[in-house]
Amino acid sequence: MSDQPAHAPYDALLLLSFGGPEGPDDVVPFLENVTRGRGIPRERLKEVGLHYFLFGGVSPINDQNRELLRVLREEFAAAGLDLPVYWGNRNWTPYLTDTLRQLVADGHRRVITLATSAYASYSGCRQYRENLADALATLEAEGLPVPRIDKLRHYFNHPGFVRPMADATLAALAELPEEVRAGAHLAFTTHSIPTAAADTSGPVEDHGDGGAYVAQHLDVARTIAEAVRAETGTDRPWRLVYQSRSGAPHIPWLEPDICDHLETLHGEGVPAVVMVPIGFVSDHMEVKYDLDTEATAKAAELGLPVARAATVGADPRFAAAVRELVLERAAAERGERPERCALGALGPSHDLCPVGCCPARSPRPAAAGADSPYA
Ligand SMILES: CC1=C(CCC(=O)O)c2cc3nc(cc4[nH]c(cc5[nH]c(cc1n2)c(C)c5CCC(=O)O)c(CCC(=O)O)c4C)C(CCC(=O)O)=C3C
Ligand SMILES: [Fe+2]
Repeated sequence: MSDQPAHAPYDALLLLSFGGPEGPDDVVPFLENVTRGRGIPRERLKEVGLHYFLFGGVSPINDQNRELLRVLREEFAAAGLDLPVYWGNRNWTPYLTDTLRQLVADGHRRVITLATSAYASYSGCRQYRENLADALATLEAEGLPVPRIDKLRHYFNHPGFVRPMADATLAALAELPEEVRAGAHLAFTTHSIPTAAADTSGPVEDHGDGGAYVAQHLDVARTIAEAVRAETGTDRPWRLVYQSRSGAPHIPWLEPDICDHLETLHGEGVPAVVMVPIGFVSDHMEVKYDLDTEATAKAAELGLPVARAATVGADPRFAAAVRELVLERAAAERGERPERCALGALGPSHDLCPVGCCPARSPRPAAAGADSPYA
């Protein structure tokens, strides 16, 4: 036995998330944090504010993260790993910068990050890295130690992420009335983003035609559809569709929208649909409002039976996957060649986002990538 722990060189895990309001008074300041400098129409902001108010001003994302923290700590403890887990958000308390101040005060200097976003894209990856760089710049300006921060590879195709979603799809199918179940289609949904952002997502060689963002989602959708076929013996038609579009109407975003898709399927005589939110790690407001409220109301209006598959959330298989990913990356950082699990056709994603990966409209420093000023 070596005297180094299996997670060396890392001394802390950072759960990095989006953040969300915890009550009605938080909603407007939260939305201001999210949209600062993003050019989102006022009308859209009012509309999204209403989604939060409908749920008492409370985003589901915070409780989901508290639960994930709990299972991650249990998972590490059960594996005999003494790796402290911290939680910081980009847009609401506990803020990332405050968390990093605490983390360095506790003596940690080498951090591995789990972002609650599984796929490549500016919004789902580089923006998290930009916020890490901003937080590190603040610590540096305050004369505090600046920890070295890495980010886990994209885990969209890790079995610990995909298998719970495949099981959730089967469970949602079972919720449909029996007489429509056999003919049900699968609608895999993810966050729409501007087509220009999709086309430049991932490493430069993946750019064009939806980029890594669309390719990664299609790969997951195909893997789940295949798992469902293997389990049920029925080959179901499926499609990747989008939700939660924002931005100005004249800017093209990924389509079709889930609501339009439900209408199309209904028009074609499809008897039922299972909505599978593969783009969301847990029950975010996009799931609770855009799918469970809006799309479900649309389906009811059409008379189309729908069911929504559960998100991965704090599934123990996901917690185990995070442990594996941390140990995998730790081994790679020590110069070893660890085994890297991945389902589907794309293979394991890169450890380090290369230069030019998911570029911003106006370039800003980003940590935890090949272009990090804090390597
Ligand atoms: C790809 C993607 C993910 C998935 C990856 C990931 O999880 O990170 C994601 C997650 C989330 N997005 C969230 C909330 C919001 N996103 C907004 C705006 C935007 N999102 C975008 C993309 C994404 N967003 C984009 C291209 C915009 C337009 C503005 C811009 O270019 O920046 C706005 C402003 C209002 C609006 O325009 O809708 C809000 C309030 C929450 C919290 C939800 C909760 O409270 O449970 C979560 C998890
Ligand atoms: Fe968003």
